[in-house]
Amino acid sequence: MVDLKLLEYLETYLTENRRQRFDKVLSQRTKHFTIATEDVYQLHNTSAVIRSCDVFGIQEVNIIEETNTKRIDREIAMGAQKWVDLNRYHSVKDSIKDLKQKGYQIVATTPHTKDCLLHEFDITQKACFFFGRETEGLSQEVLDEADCFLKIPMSGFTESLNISVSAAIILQHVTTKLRLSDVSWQLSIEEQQEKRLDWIKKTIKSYDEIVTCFYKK
Ligand SMILES: C[S@@+](CC[C@H](N)C(=O)[O-])C[C@H]1O[C@@H](n2cnc3c(N)ncnc32)[C@H](O)[C@@H]1O
Repeated sequence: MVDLKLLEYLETYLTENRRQRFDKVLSQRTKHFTIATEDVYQLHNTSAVIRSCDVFGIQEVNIIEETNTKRIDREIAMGAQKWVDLNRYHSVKDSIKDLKQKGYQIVATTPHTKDCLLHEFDITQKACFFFGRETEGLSQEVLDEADCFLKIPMSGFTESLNISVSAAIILQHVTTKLRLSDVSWQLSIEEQQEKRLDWIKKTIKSYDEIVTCFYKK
């Protein structure tokens, strides 16, 4: 639980602009949807996906690195990884088990199977959108475990979209629909307070000294 007195004290170190920005962004954050990338090997793709998650208000990003353990490209994510929570998994099995336990349906995004086209997607249930590798797409393991397959309709000669482009299209569509719906999608007050503290920690340079001072008072 967040110490609200400490939070209030730390807020005095923020500019009014920054405080208002935190309020605005937090009010748009959601855990109703999350995404998972499976062994994406081009760092700029993972980074661009993280950036889109921040932009569209997705608080949690799941990165599965069963065969790929490269670091996220900080420049391309434009620092977005600072504002979203990254959960890392070394196995597909663990990630799916964990996400299902958290109540997410597993949605395999794929250019092939049209179980469900993007405009028909039911946004009322919690969902984790899985995105696959640049060449192979999602593994058979994810496809076998998926609750549904989601496709962005395409009408050109090319057989698929780039992963980060598909993530942006899907997230823009589902989050817009979600915000217009009656679904309760925002972070709880406690989750917002925790995130606020985390963001303040990442923003204020001498955070540790300030906190020590606060508790000595
Ligand atoms: C470049 S594509 C992979 C293409 C791969 N040859 C395949 O068979 O899936 C990378 C990822 O972007 C997503 N993707 C690409 N086009 C899509 C579409 N039309 N609908 C849904 N997801 C798509 C999927 O997650 C896919 O695994």
